[in-house]
Amino acid sequence: MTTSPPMREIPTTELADHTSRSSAWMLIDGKVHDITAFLDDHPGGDEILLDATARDATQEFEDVGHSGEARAQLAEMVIGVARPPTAEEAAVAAEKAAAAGVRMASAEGGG
Ligand code: HEM
Repeated sequence: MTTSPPMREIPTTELADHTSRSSAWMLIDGKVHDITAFLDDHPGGDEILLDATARDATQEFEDVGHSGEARAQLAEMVIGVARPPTAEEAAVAAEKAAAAGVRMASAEGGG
């Protein structure tokens, strides 16, 4: 019998920190995948992948009708299972988003 190490539980709020070429995570089927190294190899292009980070991309992945090979590739990129954030994690994420909003507003000369 084989044993695999328990998968890391990743709060969904962490997805927001991994939406760029330097670190891209994708949530599909309740699992979080590190797709950073795969961006350049995706037959459908990298933009479509980056656009689908930070949210549940299950439906988009299924809608394309990806092959078994695509699914096998996906399985190799799993880094953990998604879980809802704790109240504290949600509060920290909300604060960060608000701060980013303020920065954006001042960059636009508004506020
Ligand atoms: C990490 C997740 C993904 C993997 C491993 C993956 C893998 C692949 C592979 C291997 C193909 C070639 C056709 C096939 O074998 O099915 C493909 C095609 C494609 N994928 Fe993905 N894909 C992923 C996520 C996505 C997502 C989230 C979208 C859309 C939002 C997407 C859109 C497409 C499109 C539009 C094509 C067709 C490209 C063409 O034939 O012109 N893929 N993908």
